[in-house]
Amino acid sequence: MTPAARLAAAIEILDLVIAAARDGGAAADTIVQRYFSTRRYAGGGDRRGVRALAFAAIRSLGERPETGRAALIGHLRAHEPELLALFGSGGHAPAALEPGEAEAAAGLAPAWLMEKLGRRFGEATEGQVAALLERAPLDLRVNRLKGTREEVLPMLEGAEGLDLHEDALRIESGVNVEALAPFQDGLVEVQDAGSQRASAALAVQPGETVLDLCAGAGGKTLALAAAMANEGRLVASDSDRGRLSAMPARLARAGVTIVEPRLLDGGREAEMLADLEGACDAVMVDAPCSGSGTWRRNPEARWRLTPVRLARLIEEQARLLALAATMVRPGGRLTYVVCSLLPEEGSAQVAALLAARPDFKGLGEEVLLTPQQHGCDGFSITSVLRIS
Ligand SMILES: C[S@@+](CC[C@H](N)C(=O)[O-])C[C@H]1O[C@@H](n2cnc3c(N)ncnc32)[C@H](O)[C@@H]1O
Repeated sequence: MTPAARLAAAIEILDLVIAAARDGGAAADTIVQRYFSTRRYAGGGDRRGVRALAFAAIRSLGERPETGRAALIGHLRAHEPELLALFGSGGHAPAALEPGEAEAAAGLAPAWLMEKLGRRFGEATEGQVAALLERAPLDLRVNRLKGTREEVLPMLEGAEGLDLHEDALRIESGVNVEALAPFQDGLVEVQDAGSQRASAALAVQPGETVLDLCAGAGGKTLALAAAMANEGRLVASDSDRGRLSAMPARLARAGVTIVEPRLLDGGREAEMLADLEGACDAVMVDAPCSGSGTWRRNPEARWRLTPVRLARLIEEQARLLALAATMVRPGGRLTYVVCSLLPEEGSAQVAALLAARPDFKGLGEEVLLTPQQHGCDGFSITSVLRIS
């Protein structure tokens, strides 16, 4: 592909990303993969170049643009103006620029989200959001059931241990982890260091009865099982069949045998978890959220969120948190986690629980992790204790 043809391809991809963000469609990464799966003429360099261009545009524009063309023009104007000369250069180039043509404005995030984040971060907001839009590093968790970080570090070139958690290490991004022997042998899993820290907040012990209510494909479940030394009972539930079905292969690779995956019907969760009511030593609620802490990986997610979508998520989080509290035994713990930095999705939810359930008390303050301060995804982590 010529450089001009790459611009045209980036515009087509941006159009698809904008439509998907508006209509609740696929993630940008998936869109890029699908786009190239039907364009075999594009070589590896073309694919990487177009992807980088499209993602750079997504990162540099705060509000969801009207069109892919306006998005790319706005991005290039701010960051690579010399490429604008390729518009209208013939062949597969984008059409020539029109006088006064629409172009998207550079920015960090939609104004309504900047306002909410401003309530959390005050004068530090711009720096915090800018860090949320950088490229994410590649973190691994050492599976303590099979080895220690000291044993694994020499097996991975350039890997370094991280302070956030004793099992966390970082390797060069872009490495195909699944091809590495330590991954195939179940010695390491891909997991952001912040997510590892969130799993550790529940402080599970071997032999306990634990519920991971929103377990997804088992990222935190695996970390919990390792911390339990694969002893006890760990029920991993989720309402998404697709996500849950990815878990057994991961459990097998990690040598984890204590996990009971359980598919829940939305709305019938309490009934389907009745056997655990008041019986769990520890409950993890890794609630569905806006994902505002993971914009490094999915920068288009900030174009996807609307006040109505956020309100629905907040309602569902409150419902799941209240349900989870009914599963905790007197003396047991609950950790509520969201990969979001919006206050209403985090500590405000736990404050509401504590107001409604005087038999619970807070276990310390909310722990807030941010890319700027901790070098990991953004997380809000709050733990509570059932006192009676
Ligand atoms: C943040 S993700 C969980 C990620 C996972 N814990 C991990 O560490 O990889 C939130 C999960 O909540 C699940 N979820 C949404 N509604 C639910 C419900 N009513 N009951 C249980 N899980 C639900 C979603 O399917 C999603 O997998």
